[in-house]
Amino acid sequence: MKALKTLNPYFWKHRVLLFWGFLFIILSNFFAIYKIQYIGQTINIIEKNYSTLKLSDEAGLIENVKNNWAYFRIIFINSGILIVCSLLSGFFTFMMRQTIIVASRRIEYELKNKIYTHYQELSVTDYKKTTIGDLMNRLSEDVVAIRMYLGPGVMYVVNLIILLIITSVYMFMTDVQMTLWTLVPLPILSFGIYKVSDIINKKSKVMQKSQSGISTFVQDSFSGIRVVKFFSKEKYIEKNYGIKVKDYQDKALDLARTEAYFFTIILFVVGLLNVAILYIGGQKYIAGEMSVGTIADFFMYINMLIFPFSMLGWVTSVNQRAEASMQRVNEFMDVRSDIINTNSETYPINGEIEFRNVSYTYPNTGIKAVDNLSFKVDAGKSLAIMGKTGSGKSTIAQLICRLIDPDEGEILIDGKNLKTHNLKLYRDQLGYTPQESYLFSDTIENNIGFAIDQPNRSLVVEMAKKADVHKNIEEFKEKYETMVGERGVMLSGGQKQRICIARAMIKQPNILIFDDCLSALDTETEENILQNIDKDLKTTTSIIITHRESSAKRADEILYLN
Ligand SMILES: Nc1ncnc2c1ncn2[C@@H]1O[C@H](COP(=O)(O)OP(=O)(O)OP(=O)(O)O)[C@@H](O)[C@H]1O
Repeated sequence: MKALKTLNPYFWKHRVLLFWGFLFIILSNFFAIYKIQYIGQTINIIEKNYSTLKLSDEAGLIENVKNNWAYFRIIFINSGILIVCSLLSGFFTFMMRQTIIVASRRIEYELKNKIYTHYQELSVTDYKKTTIGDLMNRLSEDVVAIRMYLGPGVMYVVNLIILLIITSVYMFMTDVQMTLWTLVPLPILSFGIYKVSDIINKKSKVMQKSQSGISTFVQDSFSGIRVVKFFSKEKYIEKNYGIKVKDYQDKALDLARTEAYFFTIILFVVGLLNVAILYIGGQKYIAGEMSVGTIADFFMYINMLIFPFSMLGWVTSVNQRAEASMQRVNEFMDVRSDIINTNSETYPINGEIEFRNVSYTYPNTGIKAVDNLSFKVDAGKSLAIMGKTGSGKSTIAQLICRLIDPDEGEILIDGKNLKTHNLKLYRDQLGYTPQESYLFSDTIENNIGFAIDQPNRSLVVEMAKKADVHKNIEEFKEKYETMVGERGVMLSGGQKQRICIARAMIKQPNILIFDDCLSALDTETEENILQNIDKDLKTTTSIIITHRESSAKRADEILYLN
């Protein structure tokens, strides 16, 4: 349980809530157990009274009952105690959940935020080391597994310990031999439940994997629905879907079969214990060593212990899962981003860019995308980068944005190594339109305004006009409020590219990078955009990555890559 120690500071932070929770556990158990002795006592009184009444004649019996006020009084008081104790026990159980489970939910919230903040700090290269599914799992499944340890895990263990202590005291005070006989099988019950829970956990994981396989398949086939229809592959997709669903059904049934053992084991042990109490208690009753009430007490004590002991087995398996999940989360939290900002000063960025013998090799593939490259662009000037596919153009754009750092050589911005610049300040001055246009599932207005903190409609419209997409947007029914992406309108490649250009332009940056973002446009539209932003380009350092001679020619200089 080494990894779970990471959670100690969280426990400490919520210590007040947890303290109350533990106190409520003690109180709820105390009242639940305290009442039991009154049940036994009441049974004994009833039994005694009944046996004395049996001796009287028929007429005297009614008279006897009528006059037996002491008998009724005690039954009445005991019933009152039972009701009050049950209410108090229920109330404190409610409070126990309100404190411990609430604390666990709060810790879950803090943990999720911490993991998410860490995601944001990672560099692009760090993201490449893992899959999106894996990242999502850490935020969802792993955190849920950890919460199960924080909430129910802790609650049931503390509950059992306290219950066991209080119950054992009462049981030992009542009858030592019977206590030993009834308590011994309970750890065996825990072990049985632990084994079954462990198998259930493993099978659930297999089932979840099969389920996420279906989700990925469905998502993939719907995203590529045009391709599916074009190639008339509906039947093929349907068949593969059927195979996946059948696999899921088999796994789900397998899990259901194992889950059935859970309560079977509990009921079997309950049955065994009841027989033991009945046998030993019966013998003692015959020998006159034990009353009927005491036997009834034992039935209740044992029934109270069954559930927490079963939960102990379940909790052990839950904690093992939480430990594995915590390990995965910790491994991820230990990853330190290689892009670190060490500067917090505020100063102007003019936009002079210089590459000095820069090389970059992608660590995951070992491909040397940039090899000993040197060039310089003065502030306010433009550079077009051309070259065959895979020659490293986009890599240069990423290097300028400091999404990745060079392995060799240095990048100077205004004569100062990019690594020593204030990254936040630098990126605020940067307008970047990536090769792959990515839009969020949001309105067109929000997508364009995304780059700045307080966008307003007139600025958004101005940028859309510059990017030559305003007319298209006006044609949509909801204009700038039109949703794009999965649940919105499907935009053409060229429309997407132009919205991305507007998004980059809205920052009114000092350095502008267009990574092949005019490729989906016809030459007329391309020309329009370049003319619209001509004034901006005069004061902005611009890097235009392109395959078109016509675009490149507008730049002050052209860099050809092999
Ligand atoms: N994330 C990555 N991980 C590993 N290798 C990469 C990665 N991105 C690019 N590469 C490799 O680096 C080389 C340069 O890629 P880059 O995208 O910079 O080329 P490009 O000149 O922009 O190509 P294109 O004109 O086709 O867009 C290619 O061989 C590519 O396979």
